[in-house]
Amino acid sequence: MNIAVIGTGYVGLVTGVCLAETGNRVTCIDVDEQKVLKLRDGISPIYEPGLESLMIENLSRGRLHFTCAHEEGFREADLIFICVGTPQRPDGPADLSYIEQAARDIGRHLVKPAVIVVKSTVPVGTNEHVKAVIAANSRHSCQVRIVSNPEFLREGSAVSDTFHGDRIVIGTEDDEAAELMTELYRPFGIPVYRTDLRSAEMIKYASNAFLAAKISFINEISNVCEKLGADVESVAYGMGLDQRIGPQFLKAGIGYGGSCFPKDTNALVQIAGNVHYEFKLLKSVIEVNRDQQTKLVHKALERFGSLKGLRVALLGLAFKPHTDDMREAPSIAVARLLTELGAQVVGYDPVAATQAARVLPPEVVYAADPQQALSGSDLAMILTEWPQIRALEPADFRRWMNEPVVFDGRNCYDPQQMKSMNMEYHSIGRASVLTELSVI
Ligand SMILES: NC(=O)c1ccc[n+]([C@@H]2O[C@H](COP(=O)([O-])OP(=O)(O)OC[C@H]3O[C@@H](n4cnc5c(N)ncnc54)[C@H](O)[C@@H]3O)[C@@H](O)[C@H]2O)c1
Ligand SMILES: O=c1ccn([C@@H]2O[C@H](COP(=O)(O)OP(=O)(O)O[C@H]3O[C@H](CO)[C@@H](O)[C@H](O)[C@H]3O)[C@@H](O)[C@H]2O)c(=O)[nH]1
Repeated sequence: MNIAVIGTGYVGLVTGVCLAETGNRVTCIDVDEQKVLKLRDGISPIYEPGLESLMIENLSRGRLHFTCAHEEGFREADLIFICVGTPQRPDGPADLSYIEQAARDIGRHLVKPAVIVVKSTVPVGTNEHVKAVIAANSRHSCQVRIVSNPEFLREGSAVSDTFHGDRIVIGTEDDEAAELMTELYRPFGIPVYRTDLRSAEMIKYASNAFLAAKISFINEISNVCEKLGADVESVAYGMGLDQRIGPQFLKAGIGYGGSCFPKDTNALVQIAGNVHYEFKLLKSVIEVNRDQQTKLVHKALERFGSLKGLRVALLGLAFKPHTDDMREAPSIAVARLLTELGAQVVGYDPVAATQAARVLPPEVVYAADPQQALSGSDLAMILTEWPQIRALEPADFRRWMNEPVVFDGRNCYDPQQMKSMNMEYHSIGRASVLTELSVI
């Protein structure tokens, strides 16, 4: 099939590349000229395992093209994917200005009938609005069918998630469009679930809100565990054995960040509020997460009394491993608070340091490796569980730091092992006296 993809961010680029890989002819369109030039040269503007090599392969096969010209992308397109951003507006709801613009672009430049597929995460009712905006701006009155096809990929494993996802959701009232989508996704071998437009839009928000709720729930449990001497890792494991609960998204830590959970939970509170429904549970999920992000700083304050003049090593800055995305990373709140409290902050991240320097306070300095970050530090905070950080031996902290005081926001170490090595180790909700986790 001939496909156009509007937006070459995490979702657009991964979608475009993967659809080219399954044999389609794909043209990716972006308004950012610099990005398009890089992409044409086979350089991925984002760090995403496996993406760049797949992109280069499909560029050289001639199945993948990049352009800034919408009309060029739409000329032959059977399907047009909208993958532009829907960031959070300062007052909470999703900013739909990029969606509106993409719809106007389609209206102005479409010269043949096409199926419009909205992959961006959008509030319920937006797909219908997109169709109306296209029609209002249409120069050639082409027939347009509309499909909501929410995206469920995770950053850091986006390519693998696209090929091995749990489900593909298609929301449309149009049978022909549904058939075309089913055909397009057949090579992926992933179950396709068809529903109506509005339900598909809601599935995306409900899924992200539910996963965020699981995280805030286990973080609340970890806070109670700390007070009672129970071990949250053991509790999460025991809970996860119940198939109705499942083991995933029960990892206690310093809360969720990223480009999706924070904005989508806020947007859903707003979407419900617009129809006069107060989503109390979700409001609490958001509040718990906000408090959890700076939990390590409060633990350190309790331990040291004051952090003024202390050198703090932040290990891991991206919101999760295997990405350089800094959007809503907990490291932002942590670094801001530490700087306000007069600490000297030194950050290390295997790939996100350049992005981090754009959003962290200007006082933060950056280390090339964990040793440089830890050398001469008074305390360390583990914020992202990168393999390079997990690989540090307890003895490394002892060797390089002034005093080995470690605040672990991702529970990377065994508290007993740390204790046996005379390390001062503060975890999230782990008990200091533990029996090994095991199913007997
Ligand atoms: N990032 C993720 O992991 C993820 C996963 C699932 C769903 N989503 C959703 O997918 C959507 C896109 O997210 P993202 O992270 O890929 O966004 P992004 O901000 O990384 O990329 C958006 C791209 O669209 C381009 N763009 C904007 N308006 C345009 C226009 N009119 N024509 C052409 N290009 C245009 C921008 O220049 C940018 O390159 C959002 O709604 C998001 O919530 C994101
Ligand atoms: O048990 C867990 C799992 C995750 N996290 C944190 O939650 C955040 C989000 O992680 P993850 O979901 O793996 O990454 P995202 O790339 O943000 O993916 C989410 O957001 C995407 C955008 O909507 C969706 O497509 C995905 O399905 C959804 O998992 C990160 O800060 C993680 O550290 C935890 O604290 N504990």
